[in-house]
Amino acid sequence: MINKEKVQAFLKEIEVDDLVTNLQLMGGNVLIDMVAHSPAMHEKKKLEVAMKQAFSTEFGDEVVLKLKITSPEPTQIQQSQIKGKQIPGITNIIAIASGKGGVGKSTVAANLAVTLAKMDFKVGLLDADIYGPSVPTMMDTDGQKPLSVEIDGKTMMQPLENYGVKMLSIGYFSGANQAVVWRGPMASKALNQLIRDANWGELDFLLIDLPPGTGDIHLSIIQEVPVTGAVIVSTPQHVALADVKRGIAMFQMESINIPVLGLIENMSYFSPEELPENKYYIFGKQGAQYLAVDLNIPILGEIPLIQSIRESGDVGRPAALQDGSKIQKIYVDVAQKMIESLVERNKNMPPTEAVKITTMAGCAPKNK
Ligand SMILES: Nc1ncnc2c1ncn2[C@@H]1O[C@H](COP(=O)(O)OP(=O)(O)OP(=O)(O)O)[C@@H](O)[C@H]1O
Repeated sequence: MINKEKVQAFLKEIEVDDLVTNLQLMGGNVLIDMVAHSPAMHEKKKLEVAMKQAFSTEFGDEVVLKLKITSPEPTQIQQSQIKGKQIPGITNIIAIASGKGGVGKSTVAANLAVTLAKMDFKVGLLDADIYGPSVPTMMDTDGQKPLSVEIDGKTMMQPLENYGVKMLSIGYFSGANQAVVWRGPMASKALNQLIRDANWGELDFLLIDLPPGTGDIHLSIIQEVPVTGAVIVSTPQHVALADVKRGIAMFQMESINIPVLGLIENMSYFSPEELPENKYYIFGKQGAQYLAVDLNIPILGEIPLIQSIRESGDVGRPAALQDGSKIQKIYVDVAQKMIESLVERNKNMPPTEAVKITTMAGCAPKNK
């Protein structure tokens, strides 16, 4: 039998309890008043759809949900607009984005993270790909759960750590199995918690593996997190390039204005294991690189399509960890170019903590 406690517990489980201002039960009717995260019409609509879906999945026909969703007060909006507010200890936040799914964005993020860690930077990796979190698998932390720690009287999440990289992913939490529709409106709130309520400690770089595409979720994430710069991943293929343009335009929107540090062309050519010098341009030659020149964006490197990259991703040990390998060398070059681009970007900024990395740019990886 439905009762108020059950509904309250469910609201907590789906992490909307703090949006609820009033909850009443009348027979089978559940009356809920809520405040949306943003006054935008589509945000309210999304919240409504997600709530209805969640309630019907949980309680079936047992209840009739009567929702009233209002806009936040201006003061509440200001509190959630925290763009630019530095996160103590985190020097550079880099968003890894792609215009399109499946281009290898998560693979690039994982390899870049381990490469930077080998170069002796302090690195964090946040898997914000709510549609298909892959960091747990790619970094061999599947099934693990971040612990809670008490820091200055506040309970915080302790990121997991592997290969010298600290990481958090929605995939580590049980809510990850909730319906995808549900995750949309909650995404930026949940991710904000993963960034701000976690004990990251001192980080030179926090890489954020964004979901593929350029939707509302991206906008809310990048508006709420003080991103230093974005790195775009694309294949050389024509269809992917149109999406890349959209992705870049998103970061360059006036209200967003996040510098694009450069473009990484993934799956640039295929090289068979037994003939590593042979290059087959199966997705077209240098398509992403021409686009980067056109758009006046630095090219950070081209990464071949190699079987061992896929295999090492699947077994949770990024290929760039293979000492002395071609792929490791490529990733070191990419990391150095990204740092150069970041240094260039920081020159145009007021002196901040971010400038510190100029002293470390170009250093070689260590054998760990
Ligand atoms: N350079 C590469 N060589 C071989 N396989 C690759 C390469 N880059 C990525 N892959 C493989 O392609 C698949 C998709 O990669 P990945 O999951 O990183 O893409 P994504 O862009 O993050 O996808 P999503 O749309 O899920 O976010 C994975 O199986 C990965 O191992």
